[in-house]
Amino acid sequence: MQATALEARQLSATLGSVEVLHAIDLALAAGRWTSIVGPNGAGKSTLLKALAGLLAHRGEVRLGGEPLSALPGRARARRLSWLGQGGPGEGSADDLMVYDVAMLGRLPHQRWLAAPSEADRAAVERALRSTQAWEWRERPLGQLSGGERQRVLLARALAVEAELLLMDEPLANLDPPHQADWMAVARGLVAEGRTVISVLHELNVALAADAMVVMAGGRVLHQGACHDPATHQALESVFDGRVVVHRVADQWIAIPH
Ligand SMILES: Nc1ncnc2c1ncn2[C@@H]1O[C@H](COP(=O)(O)OP(=O)(O)OP(=O)(O)O)[C@@H](O)[C@H]1O
Repeated sequence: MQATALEARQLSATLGSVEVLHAIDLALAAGRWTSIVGPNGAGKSTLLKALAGLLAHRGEVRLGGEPLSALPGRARARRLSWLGQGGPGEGSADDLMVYDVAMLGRLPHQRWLAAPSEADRAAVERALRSTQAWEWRERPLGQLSGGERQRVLLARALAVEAELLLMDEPLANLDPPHQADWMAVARGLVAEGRTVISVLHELNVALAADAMVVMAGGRVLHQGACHDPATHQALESVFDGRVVVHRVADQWIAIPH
C-alpha cells in the first residue's frame, strides 16, 4: 500500500465570516503527483494553503503521520516547499536578484546569518538550471516577464529540496513548452521519491498526474487515479458536463464544449 505523505482530518477553514472548506478528509500518497482541480471558487487554493500550514483552520493536517502544527517552523519549511501564486506577501520582492530569490529557498537549511554553503549554492544552481532561469541570475525579479518570473519562483521552491512540494497554479503565465518542462520537473521529482501536489486549471496537464482530487463548494467530491473512468466522470460532472475526457495518443485530454 502507498504511504501517505499528507493527510487532512476534518479540515475546515473560514475566510472573513464565510466557511469555505467544510470538514475535508483527505490522504495524499507519498511519492506521487496529485493534481487538485475544480471550478473557480471551489476552495482549491484555500485547501492548499491550509495543507501547507499557511492558513488558520480547524481539524488537523498531518505530514508523514505527524501533526504539522507540532513541527518547528524550520523543520516544516525543510520538508514542505510552497509555490504560491506570487501575490502580495509571498516573498517575491521585485528588487531582489533572481539568484537571491532562488537562494531564499535555502533559508530553512541555513544557520542564522550564516553565508550560503557550497550545498546551498549547488542546490540553487541546479534549481535555476532546471527551470531554464540560470542565465537571468543577475537580473532583478521585477524586470522579468510573467512566465520568466514564474520559472524563478518555481526554482526557489525546488531549491528547498523538500520531500513534499505544494504548488498553486504553477503553470500560470507559462507558454506550452515551459508547461511541458514543468511536467517533466514534476515527474522528475516523483521519480526521486518526492511528493508533488498541484492546483491546476489546465485539465490536460492535471490528467497527466498520478492521482486527482476533484473539488467543488469547499468539499472534495472525488479522489482517484487519473486513468480511472470514475475520475473522468467526476471531472465531467463537476464542470456540469462542459468538458469531456477522451483518450488521444496515449494521453487523457479534457475537451471543453
Ligand atoms: N477573504 C475572503 N472572505 C470571504 N470569502 C473568501 C475570501 N477569500 C476567498 N473567499 C472565497 O472562498 C472560496 C474559495 O476560494 P479559493 O481561492 O480557495 O478558490 P479556488 O478553487 O482556488 O478558486 P479559483 O479557481 O478561482 O482560483 C471562494 O468562493 C472565494 O470567493
